[in-house]
Amino acid sequence: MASPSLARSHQRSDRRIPSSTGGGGFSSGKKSAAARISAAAGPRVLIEDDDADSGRVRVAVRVRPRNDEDLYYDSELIDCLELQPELRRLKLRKNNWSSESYIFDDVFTESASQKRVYEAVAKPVVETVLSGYNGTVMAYGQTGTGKTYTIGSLGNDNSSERGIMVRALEDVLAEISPGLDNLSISYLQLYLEAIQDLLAPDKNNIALTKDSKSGEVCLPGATVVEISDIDQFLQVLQTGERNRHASNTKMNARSSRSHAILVVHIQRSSKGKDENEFLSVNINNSEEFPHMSGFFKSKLLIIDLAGSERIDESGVDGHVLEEAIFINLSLNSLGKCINALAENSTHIPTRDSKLTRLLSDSFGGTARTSLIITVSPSARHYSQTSSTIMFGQRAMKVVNAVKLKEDYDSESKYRKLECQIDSLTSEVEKQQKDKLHLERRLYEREITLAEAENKLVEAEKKLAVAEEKPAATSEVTVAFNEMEVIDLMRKLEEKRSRHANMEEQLIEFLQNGTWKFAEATNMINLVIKLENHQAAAAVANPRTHAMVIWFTLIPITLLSLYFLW
Ligand SMILES: Nc1ncnc2c1ncn2[C@@H]1O[C@H](COP(=O)(O)OP(=O)(O)OP(=O)(O)O)[C@@H](O)[C@H]1O
Repeated sequence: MASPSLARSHQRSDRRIPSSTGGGGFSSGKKSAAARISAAAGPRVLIEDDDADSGRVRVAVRVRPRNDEDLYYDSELIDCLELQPELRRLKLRKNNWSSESYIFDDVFTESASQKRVYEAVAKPVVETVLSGYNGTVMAYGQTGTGKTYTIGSLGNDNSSERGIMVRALEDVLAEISPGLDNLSISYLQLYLEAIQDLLAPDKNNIALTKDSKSGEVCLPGATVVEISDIDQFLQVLQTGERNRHASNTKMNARSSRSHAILVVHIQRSSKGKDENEFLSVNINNSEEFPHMSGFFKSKLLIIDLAGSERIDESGVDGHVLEEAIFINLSLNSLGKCINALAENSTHIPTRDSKLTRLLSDSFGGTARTSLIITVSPSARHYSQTSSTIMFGQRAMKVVNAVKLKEDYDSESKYRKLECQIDSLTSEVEKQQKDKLHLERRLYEREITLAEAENKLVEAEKKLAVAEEKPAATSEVTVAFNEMEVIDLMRKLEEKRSRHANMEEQLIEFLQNGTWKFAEATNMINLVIKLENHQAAAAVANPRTHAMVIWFTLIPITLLSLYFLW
């Protein structure tokens, strides 16, 4: 039961609020700031709750309703308890002039419902167990004060009577994903210092071992039953209840003679997340979500302790007396461990009993623990009620080093990591291919750009040259003119053949002595046109000019000859 957080637990202050009337009670430890405020400020009590989320053991107190005996024997006595649930305060009255006040995490009156008790005491633990932590919910108190009612009531006739075990399983079943997650239970009793299997009574001395790696307490021989719905769980629980040792004592018609231990095993995978999403969460946030990197297992212990009893009061003898002695011994050793933890002792006597070995993770270990202490309102039981309250007060000082349980299914985690590596490798290869392709395209673009730049430079040079030289001498103009010249030459050739015809006609005319004036007019117009072309060609190209002159001379010469002749 050595706790890494013992230093913190040692610094915790006593939650006892000194009564204005003085008195003794649990006197070790320092007064808290809250206690000082409450003493000075009258009825308003500030509850020290700075460590609400720490690993401190949470303790609630519940008062059982008066039973027939209480009403019969105590009719003349005033109650020994005064409850102020809104202040989470309980006053223990020793007599008319002396009382002591104690602060708890919750104070439940006789009328508190099972639902309310579950929600305040057990539900927060169940929720943390579903998130991957180990948790313990336990009831401690005098015999006949309502531990079994609070923890183990099946509520067969009235579901509102269901106790913490059934409600916790209802919540777990509602939260887990069938097929993906796994829920199983073991149900045992610690009877006369032997651990017996309530689901297989033949197994009557189950070994209690400790995992060498995690330090976690294990019961490897216990029957494990998979649970799929609440009706099945109720049946299993009923089977277990039938096998539990109970006796009729003066204090309780059906007094539990053993500590009952329900072990709820939860195995969850990635909280029902989509696999890919889960992997990415795992890659990116492995520190933030360590419990999400595979399957995780967590464990919830729900314990209904046998009741502490004064042998003289319970009036037991024979075998039942022997049972009572064993019960008291184990509860005493639990009390000693709690005291040692609360006082930051270097030695925690865990090995004194099987109960303290079994609870070594719940007090001073890594589990989140919630304790409900049950008390009787009757003044006849003042001394037992007082000792129960002291036990609860000391337990409140114990701070566990609550730790996320990372009991992964290593094989599945390994497979998932391999998948991640494969997927990352193929992603890297794809990115390398894409990179090569992009580099090639970039290279081609660079070449094209260089070529375009060269062309542009040349074009700019040509433009500069063209701007400097006259248009007629520029190459572009020359090319244009050459085409024009060819066209003109073709036209001149046509004219030449027509002139040849004309020559023939002229000769014929001259020979025939016939003068055709119209033909002559045509001839003159043609000469004028040719002269115009000659002028244009002369401007365009000297070569053209020469040719034009040459072809012009023929008709002019012919005309001249004609007129001269
Ligand atoms: N809060 C309650 N409301 C109604 N009935 C209660 C309540 N607490 C206890 N009882 C009744 O008181 C009787 C004794 O309760 P129970 O058997 O749960 O006590 P116990 O602490 O488990 O005793 P033991 O240690 O001897 O087993 C039962 O009949 C139970 O139904």
